[in-house]
Amino acid sequence: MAYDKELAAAKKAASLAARLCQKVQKALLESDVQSKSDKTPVTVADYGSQAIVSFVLERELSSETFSLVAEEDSGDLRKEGAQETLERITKLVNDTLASDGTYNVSPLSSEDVLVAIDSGKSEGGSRGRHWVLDPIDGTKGFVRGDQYAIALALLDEGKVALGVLACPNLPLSSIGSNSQHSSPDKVGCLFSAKVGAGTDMQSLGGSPPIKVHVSATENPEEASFFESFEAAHSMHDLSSSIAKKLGVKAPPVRIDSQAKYGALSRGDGAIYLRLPHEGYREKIWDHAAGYIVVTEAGGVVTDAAGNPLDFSQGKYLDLDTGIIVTNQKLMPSVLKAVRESLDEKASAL
Ligand SMILES: Nc1ncnc2c1ncn2[C@@H]1O[C@H](COP(=O)(O)O)[C@@H](OP(=O)(O)O)[C@H]1O
Ligand SMILES: [Mg+2]
Ligand SMILES: [Mg+2]
Ligand SMILES: [Mg+2]
Repeated sequence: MAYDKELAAAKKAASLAARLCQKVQKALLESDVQSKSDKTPVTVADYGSQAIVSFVLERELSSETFSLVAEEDSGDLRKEGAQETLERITKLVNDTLASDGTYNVSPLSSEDVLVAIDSGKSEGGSRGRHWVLDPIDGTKGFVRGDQYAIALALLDEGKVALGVLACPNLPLSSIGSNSQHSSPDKVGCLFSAKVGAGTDMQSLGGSPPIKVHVSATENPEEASFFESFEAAHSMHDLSSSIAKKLGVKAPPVRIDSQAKYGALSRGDGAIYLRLPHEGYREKIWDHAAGYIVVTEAGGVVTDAAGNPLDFSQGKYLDLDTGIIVTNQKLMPSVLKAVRESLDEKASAL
């Protein structure tokens, strides 16, 4: 079947990267958090995860030409004073590869790790195949000890062909506003989707995959509503006015990362709104994997004008205002509420 080999490689890459990230999150030290020039935090785990995914994909798919569009680059790690951090990353990468045991190679050098990170410098586009990676989506959640995801997708001729979301802290059971947690749940989910083949979920520990589907609810009153934990990433006042128009009863479930797409794909909630502040440009690695995980589970993802997302334009998504994720039944009313709220906000200015 088309993309079988690629999907297997992607699942392996994301699972191994998740193993590295879990180890770092457990032992998270203050010094592990660096600041990128754009002031977003980046940890040794972001770099280590990117190196692992790049290494595994190149190994597993050595016969294919390899293009990777990824969030991080080695610029800061090549600067003076970064030697110790780079050594920590190199050790993490080597320990993780050794724990897997399938790669019979001598340990990677620091230079090998830098090269692996930098193979993510592709610009993507509408021609050929490009892997798209967010090595840790939700770095702020990761640093807080909350949700994050390793998000990996493959674009083929500008369309998302497959995607994998590893969510190490996501419970295997529902996190919707209606769900009850009496005891600490089993955590660690791996979502995977291939075009035309549906969406699977399994535990990161390796349980057999099950097919998942978005919620079938037609009634927004009973829908759980997801949004970013970080208020700076989405206008919470706007989403609460939209939720009010729709009659959504439960308070929003605020979590970090594309774990929101994963949770929605299995019906934990039925609406995810992302309405960034003006001027913010969305990147493809923040949505490509989540997009196919939700659409293959029967959901719909559009921009705030109702247009489909276009992943073929390079690193950025060119879109109107924001992103709406929901099921087919609810989309018309959600879109209407979004348009009305946006219009009201504009006329109040
Ligand atoms: N001002 C802003 N508005 C919208 N998104 C932002 C933002 N600043 C950062 N982000 C993006 O939001 C992502 C996290 O999404 P969420 O809010 O759903 O957890 C970040 O991914 P990284 O953590 O990979 O950098 C980052 O790309
Ligand atoms: Mg980032
Ligand atoms: Mg991200
Ligand atoms: Mg990231």
